[in-house]
Amino acid sequence: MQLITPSFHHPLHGVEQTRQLEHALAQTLPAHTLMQRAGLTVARLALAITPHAQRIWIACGPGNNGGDGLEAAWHLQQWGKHCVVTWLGDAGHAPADSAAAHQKLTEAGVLIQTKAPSGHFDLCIDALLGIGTSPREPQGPMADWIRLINAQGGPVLSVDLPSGLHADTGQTTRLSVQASHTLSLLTLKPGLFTAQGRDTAGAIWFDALGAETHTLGTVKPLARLNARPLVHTRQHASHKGSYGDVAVIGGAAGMTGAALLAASAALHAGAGRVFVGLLDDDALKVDAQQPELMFRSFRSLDLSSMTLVCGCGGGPVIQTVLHKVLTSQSPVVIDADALNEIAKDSTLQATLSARRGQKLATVLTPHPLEAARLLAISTHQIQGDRLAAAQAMAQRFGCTVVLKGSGTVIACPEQTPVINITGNARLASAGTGDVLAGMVGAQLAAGHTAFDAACRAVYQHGHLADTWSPELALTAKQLANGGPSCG
Ligand SMILES: NC(=O)C1=CN([C@@H]2O[C@H](COP(=O)(O)OP(=O)(O)OC[C@H]3O[C@@H](n4cnc5c(N)ncnc54)[C@H](O)[C@@H]3O)[C@@H](O)[C@H]2O)[C@H](O)CC1
Ligand SMILES: [K+]
Repeated sequence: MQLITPSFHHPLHGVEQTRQLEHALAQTLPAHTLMQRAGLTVARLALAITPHAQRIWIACGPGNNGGDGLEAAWHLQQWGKHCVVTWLGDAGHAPADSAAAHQKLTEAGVLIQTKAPSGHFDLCIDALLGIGTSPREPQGPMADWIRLINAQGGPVLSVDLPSGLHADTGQTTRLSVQASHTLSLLTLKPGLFTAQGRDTAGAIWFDALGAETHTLGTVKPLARLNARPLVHTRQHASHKGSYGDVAVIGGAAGMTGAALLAASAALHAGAGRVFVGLLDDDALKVDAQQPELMFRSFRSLDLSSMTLVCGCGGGPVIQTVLHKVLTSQSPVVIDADALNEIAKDSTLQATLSARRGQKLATVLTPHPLEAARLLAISTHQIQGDRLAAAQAMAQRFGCTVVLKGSGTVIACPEQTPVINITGNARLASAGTGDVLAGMVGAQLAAGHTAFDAACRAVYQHGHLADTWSPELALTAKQLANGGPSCG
């Protein structure tokens, strides 16, 4: 069993792949073994997170998730805990593993109730729904028990998934369990890490139930977790040209700040030189706070020799430069207003897609609303399946897509998509998206592929927010500068 941190590219398997693996593994083991292992590991984690808990409610659903709960109750009871077990199943119709667990618990003399319990519990174990959850809203006792678990206010350990959370998409039913800990079994599910998943699951733990890494590797995952990138030590004999040039193109009248944030971020993320091509002719010629930035008119920029970050604070006028940007042979990051203009213009969309045939690095960085415009669907549909939406955009435009939001998804044709778990809601403020675009630009300029550049920058952007001092406000400017300590 392990606590999940963003340190390893863990594979993430959806419902279908998890069932395939479960089936393959169960065939190599005596009957009920997997559920017995599941119950034991749940009981062990319960003990680890609440060592002094005496009164434990184990709320069990009608399927095998409930069976895991019954198995866990058996161990906790053996270890001297006062277990209150409630079950929504029916011994005559329960799945075989659950029926066996029910029988074992009954034989051990544990009362299995069908009514909601009363009183306070030191720990609730949520074994109501796992990967078999359907999108229908829980009703009757299931709904009552979910409300009661959430009202306890103490630790809640969810078995496999918080009940009501969809394993593949991270969508929840309106009523779902709010866990403080979730122990994912056999596989890690993508829904734990994106959309509602991160807010619902609490700390995420994983137990492979004895499946070897190579067994998990036999079924292609739906996604992987983003992991801390390797940082290369700079060679002594390097110079600014070794780290590439970035040009930020944006900053229409009244929106200079967005372009400056992206430029500043590119600079602090290690680009060799950073140019700013502002679209406002009356704009700054120098930024006295950041004299490293070089201001040029868009027309005078040599687009062929630098990485282009296009769209930050671009306004509708960005449309006038997009053809030139998209037909350049340089790596390109497309953000904000540039994405909105492309969404409106099928000719620009074709120009964007043509870059793939020329093997040119292109990264799109939409938030869900921009993504919805690009795919001409609703934001609700984008958020309903973020992995699928990011992949659809990547496929449609032939490039790397960074779909921002909780559990940012990075997708690219022919690559397993990646979900990032660094970052937090402190990033939900103006300008942080511009900073990310600049950071991706710096990684591209350093020579990384579009996909790697996106993964590295997204990780680092979130990591900065995670390590931010709690006493300090997180502003986009400081984020661009690399953190509070960097001024
Ligand atoms: N995958 C594994 O290797 C292992 C999984 N285990 C556990 O088993 C569950 C999956 O069990 P399954 O029986 O397939 O599904 P569930 O228990 O999650 O739910 C099915 C059950 O619930 C009813 N139901 C579904 N949605 C709703 C709803 N919205 N409202 C009310 N009721 C609903 C449905 O009708 C069924 O009756 C997995 O997650 C693991 O916890 C193994 O024990 C170990 C190996
Ligand atoms: K559960």
